[in-house]
Amino acid sequence: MTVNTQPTTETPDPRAFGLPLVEGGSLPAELHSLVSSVHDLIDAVGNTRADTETLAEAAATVRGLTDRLDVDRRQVGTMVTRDLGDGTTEIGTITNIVAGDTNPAAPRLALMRTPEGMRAEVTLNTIYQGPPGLVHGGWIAAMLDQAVGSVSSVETSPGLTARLEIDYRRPTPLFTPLEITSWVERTEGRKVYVAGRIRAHGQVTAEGKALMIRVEVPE
Ligand SMILES: CCCCCCCC(=O)SCCNC(=O)CCNC(=O)[C@H](O)C(C)(C)COP(=O)(O)OP(=O)(O)OC[C@H]1O[C@@H](n2cnc3c(N)ncnc32)[C@H](O)[C@@H]1OP(=O)(O)O
Repeated sequence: MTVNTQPTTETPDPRAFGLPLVEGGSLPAELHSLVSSVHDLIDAVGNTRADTETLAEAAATVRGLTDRLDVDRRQVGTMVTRDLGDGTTEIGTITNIVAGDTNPAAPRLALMRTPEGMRAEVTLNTIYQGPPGLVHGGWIAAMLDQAVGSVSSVETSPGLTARLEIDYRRPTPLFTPLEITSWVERTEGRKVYVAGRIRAHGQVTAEGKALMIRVEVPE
C-alpha cells in the first residue's frame, strides 16, 4: 500500500507562475452541459450517415455556434481544481485531453483517491476507436499516463513524464466499463516510479510503468 507522504497543499499555486486558477466547483452547470452535449456531438458526427442536406445544415449551425462561443477564450494553461473525493484536491489544466473538465474530446477521466493510489471508471465510445470495436493503443497510453501522472502529483508533487512503458495484455473494448488504477511504487529524490493498470470485466488489458520527474519550483 502506498502511503500518502505529502498533502496536496504543497502543490505550487499556478497563479504564482502567471497561470489562471479556476475553482472546479465554480464552473457553471450550463458549461458542463455544453461540454457533454458536444462530446455526444463528436460521436454523432463520427458515425452519422445523414443525407448531404442535413450535413450542410449541421455544418452551418456548428460554424455559427463556434463563432458565437469563440469570442472570449481562456488563457492557454488555465488550471482548475478537482475534488479527489477524500477532502483533497488536485490541480490540472482545464482542457487536459484525458481529464479536462471543459474538453469535449476528453473522456473526462475522474480519478479519485484510494488507500492504494487512484482509481477511475470510464466507458469509451467510438471517438477512441483504434482496431474495430477496440480502444486505440495511444489512448490506452494517454489514460495510463494521466493516471500515473496524477497519482505522482497528488502523493508527491507535480512532475512531467520522462518515461512511459505500456504492456498491452488483451484488447481493450469500447462500450465496456474500464477500471483504471494507479499507484506510486517508490521515489528517489525528484524521480517518482509509478505504475497503473486498466481492467475490463475484471481482466487486465493493459499495464503501464512510468518515471515522473518532479518539477523544481524556484523559491
Ligand atoms: C495532474 C496532472 C497529471 C498530468 C499527467 C500527464 C503527464 C504528461 O503528459 S507530461 C508531458 C510529457 N512529458 C514531457 O513533455 C517531458 C519532456 N521531458 C523533459 O521536460 C525533461 O526531460 C524532464 C523534465 C522530464 C527531465 O529533465 P530535467 O529536469 O533536466 O532532469 P534530468 O536531470 O534530465 O533527469 C533527472 C533524473 O531522471 C533521469 N531521467 C530523465 N529522463 C529519463 C528517462 N527517459 N529514462 C530514465 N531516466 C531518466 C536522469 O537520468 C536523472 O537521474 P539522476 O538524478 O539519477 O541523475
